[in-house]
Parts: sequence; C-alpha cells; structure tokens
Amino acid sequence: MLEVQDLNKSFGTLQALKGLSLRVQPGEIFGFVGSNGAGKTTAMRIMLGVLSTDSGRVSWNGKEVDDDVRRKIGYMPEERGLYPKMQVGRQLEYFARLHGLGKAEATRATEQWTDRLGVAGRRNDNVQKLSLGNQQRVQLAAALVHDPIILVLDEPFSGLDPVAVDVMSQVLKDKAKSGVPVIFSSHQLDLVERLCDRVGIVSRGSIVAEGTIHELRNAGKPQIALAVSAGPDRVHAALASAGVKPQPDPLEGTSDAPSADGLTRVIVDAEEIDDQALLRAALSAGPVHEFAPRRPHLADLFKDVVVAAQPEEPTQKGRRGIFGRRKDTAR
Ligand SMILES: Nc1ncnc2c1ncn2[C@@H]1O[C@H](COP(=O)(O)OP(=O)(O)OP(=O)(O)O)[C@@H](O)[C@H]1O
Repeated sequence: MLEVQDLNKSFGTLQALKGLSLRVQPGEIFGFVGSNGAGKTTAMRIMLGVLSTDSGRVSWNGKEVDDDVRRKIGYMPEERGLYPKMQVGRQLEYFARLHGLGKAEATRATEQWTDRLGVAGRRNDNVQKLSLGNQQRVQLAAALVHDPIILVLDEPFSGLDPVAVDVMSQVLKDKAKSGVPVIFSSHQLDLVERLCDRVGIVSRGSIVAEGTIHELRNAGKPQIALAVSAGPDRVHAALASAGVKPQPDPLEGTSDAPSADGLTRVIVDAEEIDDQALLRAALSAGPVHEFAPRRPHLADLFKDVVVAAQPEEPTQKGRRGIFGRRKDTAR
C-alpha cells in the first residue's frame, strides 16, 4: 500500500500542504482532484522524492519510500519531461535503461508501449515533431516502460482527444488490475467519476473529502428529480405554493433525463419537503412522469466541498466539508 501521512510543505510564507494524508491500495485507481493551486502537484512531487517535505512521510508497504522504491515508480510530471530533440524510441529506451532494464528488455518494452499507446509509427521521429497529444502518449509510455510497481500521474488526461482518453483509461485500468496502485490528478471530473475506485478532494493543502464515488455521492445532499407534464410556470407555481424552490435539472437533455415537448424537469432539495407533500404539489400542476431520488455527481460535490472549505483559515466545520469527518481510507 502507498501511504502518505501528514505532509506539510511551505514555500516561503505560503503553506502549500497542511497535513495531507492519503492511502492507495494495490489494484486501486485513486483520483486526486482539487482546484488550481490546491496542492496536488506538490504532494505528488513529494511522493516521488523530487521535492522534500517539511514534515510527514511517504511509505510503501509500511516502509519509508527510498531510492530503490522510487526507481520503480512510474511518474508522469505535470511539466512533462521529454527531450524534444531526441527520437521517441531512443528516448524511451534510455528511460528504461535508467530504471535498470537491460538493453534487449528496454527495446522490447519500448516496442510494447509505443504499440499499445498508438505511437509505434513515430518511434524514429524526434519528440518535438509530434502533436501535443502524441507527446503525452509518449510521456505515459515513459512512465510505464520500466514496469513500475506504483503509478503517479499528474494530469495525464489534459489535452487528450477522446480516443487517446480511452486508450489511456484502459491502460490505467489494466495496470491497476495487475495489482499496481494508480494515483492521478485531473480536473476532468466526469472521467474521474468513471475511472476511479476512490477519490480525494484537496482544498488548500489538505484532503477535505475522500471515499469511493458511491460513498461521496451518498454523503451529498439528497435531491428529488421531478418530470411533470405541464409548462414550467405552472410547475414552479405549484411547487412554490408548497414552499419549495425547484432548480433546473442539470441533466435535462441527457439520456438520464431526456427532454420532451410539454415536459418540465426540475430538481428539488429532498430536505425541503416530505415526499408525499412534494408529490401532491407536483400532481396539482399535471401528470408526474418521474419522481426519483437523485444523487449529486462528483462535479456538484466538488463545488460544494471546495466552497465549504474556502475560509482563509478553515474552521473545523469547513475542513470537514459537507461529508462530515473524513473516513479512514483503510479497506
Ligand atoms: N516551487 C514553488 N515555489 C513557490 N510556490 C510554489 C512552488 N510550487 C508550488 N507552489 C505553490 O504551492 C501551491 C500549490 O501548488 P500545486 O502546483 O501543488 O497545486 P495543484 O493542486 O497541482 O494546482 P493545479 O491544479 O493548478 O496544477 C500553489 O499556491 C503554488 O503556487
């Protein structure tokens, strides 16, 4: 298990990390999300040992991570780290050899990963001739070429086209399936929601919410999705008379909440009113086609929890966010 305990890191007067802790189990994909400047890159760089921590520790299977373990980590840095004027194939072989692979093994791994990531035809090109997306595929190959025991990837999906996103997602799933703990940061929350076993939301240097997608969604505010066969004015008036303030359904027009002529879709905070009273109010506007509990998606949770943690010096309440005390991450 990869364990990060109580990291603190300051740059001058700025405290970038404030007691950040997380655990990633073998075979698990952990999504590391947070606003710009929250501290994700700083924490990942400390995990890799390319940045020192002021206090706290990073351990692998109970032992502090040393140079030997670090050599076996696959890392994709945010600032990317390829040599622009070096050929893709030679560069990957070079990285593989740096991590201790023999020549034949390095060549074999380079061929395997460039094939898998769809850049085999570019092996003899200098990196700078590749599109940014293809450079990113090569960067992922560089993180994988030495068959790492841990994967730490800083925004691996940013700027990728949908095909490349699928290829990269499948690679991460396969690596996790083979028992590797995978941690990656991303601002693409729909992707994180689809791909990750667990997610940690970082705000101002600490994890403010953490759990499986299911746990996080269930801990969010319950809502009711309503679809009523009546015009919006009529539906809003009927609900207002029952003391409810409906919101537009953010999923309207998707396969979860298809639009139809004459159908009004709204979301109601389930804590505002009991189900029976809500149903009566909706029926007074027209036939009710849908009346279903709705759990918030990661993007909604993210906004709630990050806003809840916004005060300059977070209070205990703010630090806990909307999910209550952070759960122990042990399984
Ligand atoms: N070398 C550095 N010197 C000074 N400040 C730094 C340094 N590295 C990071 N910081 C600051 O530490 C804070 C955390 O930055 P970090 O890059 O870890 O955030 P992040 O969560 O990765 O953000 P993003 O999503 O924008 O990549 C920011 O305020 C950043 O400006």
